[in-house]
Amino acid sequence: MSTVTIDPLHPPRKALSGSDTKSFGYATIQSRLPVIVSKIVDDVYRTYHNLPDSDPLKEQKDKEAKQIIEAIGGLRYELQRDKPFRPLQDNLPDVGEWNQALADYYPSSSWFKASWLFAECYLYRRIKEAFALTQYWCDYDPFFSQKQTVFKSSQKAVVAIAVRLMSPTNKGSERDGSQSLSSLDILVSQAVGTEQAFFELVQICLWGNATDLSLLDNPDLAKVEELQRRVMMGSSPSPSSVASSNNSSNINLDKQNQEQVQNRREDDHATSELEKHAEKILQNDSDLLWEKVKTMRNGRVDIILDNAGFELYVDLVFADYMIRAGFASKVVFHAKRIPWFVSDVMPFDFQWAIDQLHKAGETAGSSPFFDPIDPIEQQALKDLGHKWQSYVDQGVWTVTSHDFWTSCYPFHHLPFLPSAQNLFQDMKQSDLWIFKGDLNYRKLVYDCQWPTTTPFKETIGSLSSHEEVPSLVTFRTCKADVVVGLKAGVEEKMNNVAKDWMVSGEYAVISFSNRDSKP
Ligand SMILES: O=P(O)(O)OC[C@H]1O[C@](O)(CO)[C@@H](O)[C@@H]1O
Repeated sequence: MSTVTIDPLHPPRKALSGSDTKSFGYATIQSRLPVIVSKIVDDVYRTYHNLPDSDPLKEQKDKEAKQIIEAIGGLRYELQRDKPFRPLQDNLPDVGEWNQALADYYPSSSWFKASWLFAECYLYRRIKEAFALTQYWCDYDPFFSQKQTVFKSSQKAVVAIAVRLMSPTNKGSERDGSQSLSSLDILVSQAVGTEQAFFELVQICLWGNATDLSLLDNPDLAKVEELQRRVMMGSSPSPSSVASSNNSSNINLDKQNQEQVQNRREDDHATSELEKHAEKILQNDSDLLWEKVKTMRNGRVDIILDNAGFELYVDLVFADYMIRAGFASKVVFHAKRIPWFVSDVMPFDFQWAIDQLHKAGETAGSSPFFDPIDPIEQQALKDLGHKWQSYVDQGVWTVTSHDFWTSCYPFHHLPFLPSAQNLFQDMKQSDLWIFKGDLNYRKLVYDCQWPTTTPFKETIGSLSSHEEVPSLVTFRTCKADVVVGLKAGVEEKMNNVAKDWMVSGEYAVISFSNRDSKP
């Protein structure tokens, strides 16, 4: 195995950095990160003010909350005045590696001088330090309330997808007591349907990334709903594309015909929206991905997650499809060990999301989280929640977290970094790695100034050549000024279409690196 010098200071091309005042990194460090940090102060302040007087530890918690607020305020001051980085002072397991990287690569650097990637990762690790230095707030997620808000505002899309996936369109006959099959089950049982479902679910999974909090400075819930309406328009085929193949159940035919007409109308609209959406995918390797996936049987898929809430929900929809279609019999979800980039998934968020689906089904009329929904919608959410919980209980789905994902290191180093060896030894058993979102993309391509026409496989370094790295794909909506794999002329064309095409989240890439099937 070749050894690679581990040096985030010298990426293959000039690193993106806040030192370039025209860069998105500069704009992010200058104006967006201080807002994100300030909202943490607000959240902690609100939380400790709401602590009940009956809490026997209220005094200690109040004292520590003030300590956190002071530390976060100091962090914002350092950020805004480009103060030098300082070593971390907590005692988390990764503190040694972080401080070694600081000493080795950025001994006298600062927020606007270091690489954007290092500065931004260091910021979130410093946020964690402020909580880790306390006794009663050490496991507190200052972003959880925002994650909940955006997920709650996603209700329409969450429910619509559940109903379309789970609506029993083929009642088993009472006599043989067969279970009703959900439309997704029926869909994946038909080869064509599987391919059709694959391409549509890939798009749902891709666009679910558009609604992340680090981009939405103030989660404008109307904007979240609009973004998700677009995702919905790429939703999986409605029951009508399946119902027509079913024996008619005892539903009133008129009602069924009306539904089919309505679904077909929605389908046509969805298809045209889907086509419109597809044009916004500037590099689309989903065909190549399908060539790989369709050969998989009972394989293992690793999904390196991005945002909680709606994006996680559509990741689970995609993972469910991979299981039902028989392509995979195991999915490993990689979450973050600490609060990260505002809305990234932690293990708690993963189980919490599945639990909300149960609750929607268990509480008649309304659920503690979602607004009141009708019995059909409740049943669809409940069925989905039960199905997903059964995957977790059976070990078909496992969620894990490793410090590597919240380190400063780009992913080229995954096979070589000593502290990531246990992670890599496990992940190399996978048949397909799926990286979700913008930050994972930036770490895949080393967050540096590649020409946009550079082939994706060239930009991921060892991950496209290392013999033990499987095929991988990235589903990414563009939110940073590094994009690779584009055909000649696309960048120039996009510069005339929308000046902010690289960072708006409006455009996306699906980039695939195929590896020969493993021996
Ligand atoms: O949640 P995602 O898709 O990884 O997006 C996070 C991205 O948002 C930003 O914070 C701002 O674009 C980037 O720094 C980061 O890569």
